[in-house]
Amino acid sequence: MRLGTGDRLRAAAGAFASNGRNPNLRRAQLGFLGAWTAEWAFTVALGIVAYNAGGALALGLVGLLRMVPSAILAPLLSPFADRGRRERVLVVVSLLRGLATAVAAVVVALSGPVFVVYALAVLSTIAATLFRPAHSALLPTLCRTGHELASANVVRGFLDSVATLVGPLLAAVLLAFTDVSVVFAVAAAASFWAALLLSRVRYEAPARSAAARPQLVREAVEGIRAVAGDRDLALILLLAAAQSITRGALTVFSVVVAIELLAMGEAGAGTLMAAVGVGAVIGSLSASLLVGTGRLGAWFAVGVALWGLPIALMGVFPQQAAALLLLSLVGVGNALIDLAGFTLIGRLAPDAVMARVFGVLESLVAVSIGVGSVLASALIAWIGLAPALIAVGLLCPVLATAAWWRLRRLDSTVDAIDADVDLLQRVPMFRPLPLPSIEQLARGLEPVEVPAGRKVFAQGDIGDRYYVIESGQADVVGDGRVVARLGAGDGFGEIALLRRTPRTAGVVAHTDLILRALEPETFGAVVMGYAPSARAAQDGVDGQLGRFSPPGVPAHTPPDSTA
Ligand SMILES: Nc1ncnc2c1ncn2[C@@H]1O[C@@H]2COP(=O)(O)O[C@H]2[C@H]1O
Repeated sequence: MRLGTGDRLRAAAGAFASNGRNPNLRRAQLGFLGAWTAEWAFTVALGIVAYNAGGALALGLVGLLRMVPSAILAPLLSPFADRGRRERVLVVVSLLRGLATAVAAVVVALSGPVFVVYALAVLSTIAATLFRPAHSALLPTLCRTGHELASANVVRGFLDSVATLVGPLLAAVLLAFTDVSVVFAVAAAASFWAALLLSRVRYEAPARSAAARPQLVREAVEGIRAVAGDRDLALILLLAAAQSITRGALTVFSVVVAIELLAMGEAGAGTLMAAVGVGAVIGSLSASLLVGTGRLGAWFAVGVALWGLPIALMGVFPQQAAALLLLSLVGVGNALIDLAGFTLIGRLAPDAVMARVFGVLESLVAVSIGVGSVLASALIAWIGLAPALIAVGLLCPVLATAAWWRLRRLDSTVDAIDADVDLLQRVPMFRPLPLPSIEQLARGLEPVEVPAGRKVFAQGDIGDRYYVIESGQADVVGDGRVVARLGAGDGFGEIALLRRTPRTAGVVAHTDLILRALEPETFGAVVMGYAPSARAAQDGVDGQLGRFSPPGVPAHTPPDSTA
């Protein structure tokens, strides 16, 4: 379906409105804004402390000190966020960061030892490492449809860009009037605010197993296996790594290009990176126009290509205006990746390992950024600046082109799952399910065709599947009479599975039927594993048995049958 511009704008506004209306998404998103504004303000303040204590060298070392724990600990700690409730991990993380930052404020205010501030920074970074993976894995649980998840990622991408601009700006304003300790104090307050908001996220979580004894390494390996075992997920992470290598390289390029190629002076490096920031804000607003199009794989490829192509072109056209324009395109690419990448991973990774998969991504990104900056320095020394820009800049577009067809195929898979999710959502007991659970059902659907007049099953048969009607009509026949006629979007066959009785009625095709069938294990685990859908299922069964129940089947659900 093609959308007109007016429809697109309405859909884009709808993305923000729907996040605002859903109280859980609103809290989760504002929590992200608080945490990320705190992170940026903290980074600026820490940079100043380090620079004052030991110059550029200390600045670099502190950067490294913060990057290394992220790379190592993200996959190792993310299993925590796959157990139990993910928002609790976010609350603990935000409290820890708030506390570490508040103590740093006091230490700086009292002119305490600088290494204590560094230690607090490392502690805070270790906690922060868990924030994005846990948040990325929380969002799908708060959504009901793929469209809602895409909207949530658009909004989060936008808030991410806003925090990247507002955090440092806030720090700059505070520094102009007060001192570093106040910046730390404000960053601490933003972290505590995030903790407060996230502690108020309330929803019924799908059942997740919590191992009696934590086995972090083994659980972390399961996250890596989930990526390695799914070629689409692996491809997306590989492209994200390429983008991060380019991002790392850009931190070096921005300085050298500003000073040597464009003669903009040291401040020029800031101006160039600000162009990326402006592009990212504009890009994330425009990305909201894409929410309804369902071509996330294609947009992901475009986003990845846009991360590199403008950098290569900067090597060909070394002019200031061109560079600013080109770098703003990099920001647009970044917004596309935020929308498409996070949504696709959220839809491909199984819920049970979702935070760990995002943890693997976090670590890959951290390592790749490091590799990228070293690579850029080495290439500049080896082949010169312009050729280095072209070489690094071509990495992303070349990989994105190579991946194009596979990503397009992924789009048709996601489209098919969307259609199945739509069908399943017409059945009342599936309606409350969060996106990852209903997708699990959608993936288990098998097509079954029954010609008009033929039985799907007979009364008294053993129940072996649950069915949803995709098209056609069916009669429910109990003790020889038609007790109900079902049509597209209706489901049947749940009573035998949920009550463990023989089929309470027969079902006959009134017209040619196209059905989608579910195995009892998948059906039972998903529907009964989530309290609101289990309740809806029991209510539905009670209602049907109230209208017709064969002898020997109690008309009401025994109170302990959901246990
Ligand atoms: N009164 C009714 N109205 C609609 N559907 C029914 C009614 N009674 C039974 N069914 C459906 O017919 C199915 C027959 O197999 P089950 O008993 O497994 O599950 C039953 C319900 O899904």
